[in-house]
Amino acid sequence: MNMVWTEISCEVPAAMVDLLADFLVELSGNGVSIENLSLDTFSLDTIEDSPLKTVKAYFAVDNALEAHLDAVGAFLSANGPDFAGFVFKNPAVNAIDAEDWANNWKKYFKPVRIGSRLVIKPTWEEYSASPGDLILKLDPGMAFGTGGHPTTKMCLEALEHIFLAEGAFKGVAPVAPVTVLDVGTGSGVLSIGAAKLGAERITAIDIDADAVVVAGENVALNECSDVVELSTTPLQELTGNFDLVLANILAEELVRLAAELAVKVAPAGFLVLSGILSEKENFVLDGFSPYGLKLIEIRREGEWSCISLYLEPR
Ligand SMILES: C[S@@+](CC[C@H](N)C(=O)[O-])C[C@H]1O[C@@H](n2cnc3c(N)ncnc32)[C@H](O)[C@@H]1O
Repeated sequence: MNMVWTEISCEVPAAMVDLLADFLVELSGNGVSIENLSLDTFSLDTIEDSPLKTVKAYFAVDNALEAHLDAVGAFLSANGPDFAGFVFKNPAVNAIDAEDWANNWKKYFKPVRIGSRLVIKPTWEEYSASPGDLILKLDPGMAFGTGGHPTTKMCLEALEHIFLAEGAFKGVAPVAPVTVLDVGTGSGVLSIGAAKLGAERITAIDIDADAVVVAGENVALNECSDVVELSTTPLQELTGNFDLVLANILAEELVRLAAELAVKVAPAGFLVLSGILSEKENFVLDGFSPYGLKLIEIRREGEWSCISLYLEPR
């Protein structure tokens, strides 16, 4: 599995670089990179001596990430004013998958079969489909969701079971979902999977506008634009309920959004929660326990868990 990383970058006066770099090395346990601010900002004659530098540090995406980001912000606020030319800017956050993502990730992204019928095919790879295959063409760009990550893969497997009413879901889901809500769509992979499996109306949201653009391209590539509606609309602003709600975001965020997610599940509907480190399973189950959903399955792969809940019809 590729480790998922986030790059946190800060712009600071050159004189502050050492102090900040030491702090970031200590906090992240990894090295940092130091660059002159981009050519967009400074003319060529001044780039050598650019008064501002960008310091980039790399953090594993885990439950500590938000606290790390807060700590970097607090460090900048506390120390920045001691340096001439410092202007507080929130650190920029960029998702990267594997340390060498920028150059190498495409060579690790090959067609992958998930469950019995879904196959994720990178746009640049050839694949000859077998009868019954449902092909998801994908170019995730910098958005999360190649399908190879266990959190995505387990969601797709759960989706397949729900739509095809196999295994644990047999008898629970006599009717396949028609409407789907995909919270944190990333590359759009889960929405496209749901569309291929037969969903008729899919609402896909992400807080990251860039992800929504990438997802839109992938949705178009898979000819499901008439089925998938993408936006950055916050979950709280969506109305109505859905036969299936999918959310592959981290445990803390799932629990923070528990009430909003639960209320979006229609009677006889499913809620599939992923992005959960296995040690956080109970934390998530407890967070959702007030909402009357029944636990029907927990999938586990590596350090990750994917929880499927069901709302009994009234
Ligand atoms: C781990 S990725 C999942 C991508 C894709 N759904 C998959 O399963 O591979 C999580 C995505 O959720 C988005 N996200 C995080 N918190 C969110 C929230 N509260 N509302 C909507 N999107 C959110 C992130 O921007 C990111 O694109």
